[in-house]
Amino acid sequence: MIRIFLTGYMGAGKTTLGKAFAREMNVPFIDLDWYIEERFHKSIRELFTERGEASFRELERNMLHEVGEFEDVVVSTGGGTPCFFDNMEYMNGCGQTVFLDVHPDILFRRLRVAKQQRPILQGKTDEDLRTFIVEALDKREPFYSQARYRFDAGYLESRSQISESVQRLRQLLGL
Ligand SMILES: Nc1ncnc2c1ncn2[C@@H]1O[C@H](COP(=O)(O)OP(=O)(O)O)[C@@H](O)[C@H]1O
Ligand SMILES: O=C(O)C1=C[C@@H](OP(=O)(O)O)[C@@H](O)[C@H](O)C1
Ligand SMILES: [Mg+2]
Repeated sequence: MIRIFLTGYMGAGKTTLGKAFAREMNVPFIDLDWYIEERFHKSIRELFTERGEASFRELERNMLHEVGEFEDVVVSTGGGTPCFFDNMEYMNGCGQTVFLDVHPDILFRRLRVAKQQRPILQGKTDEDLRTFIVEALDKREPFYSQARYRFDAGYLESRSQISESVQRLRQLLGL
């Protein structure tokens, strides 16, 4: 039985790598954000605005517990998932956890062009964004570092880099 949770900051590649990895392993892929959006018929952005972050984190935990019961699954969590409640402990208890570790410069480059969908990054200038990423990583590192495995996900910019990363992740997990 394969149950893998990919964790890491926004833009680390959880969705991109998770999807490709699940395809390679021939198991279903679940992106926790997409799962929540489907369940509530709302975008993550709308849920944040309408309910506020605290309430979003509660439903995120509930949905994590739901997908954590699935057998044979690759789950891409949201960037904040490991940092609330006992979510990290929960994931470590029921599956393999991987921290996608990516240098802040690379995260900045990726998120600059992909910040619209991410409520936490709304309205930030480039300078604000850079500082915000560095500070957030600092705060979140104690949670991310509880993952069983650490994986360098700095190479996801092309199809060939993605498939090379998939193979590297496979090796890391011994699969
Ligand atoms: N099809 C793709 N081709 C090349 N690069 C991509 C592709 N998809 C995503 N990326 C890169 O990977 C980054 C990580 O995105 P994403 O997987 O959404 O991260 P996360 O789910 O961790 O927030 C993107 O911002 C982009 O730079
Ligand atoms: O880092 C965070 O707190 C968040 C990350 C997002 O997921 P991605 O990491 O997939 O962008 C999404 O869950 C929400 O916008 C909050
Ligand atoms: Mg994602």
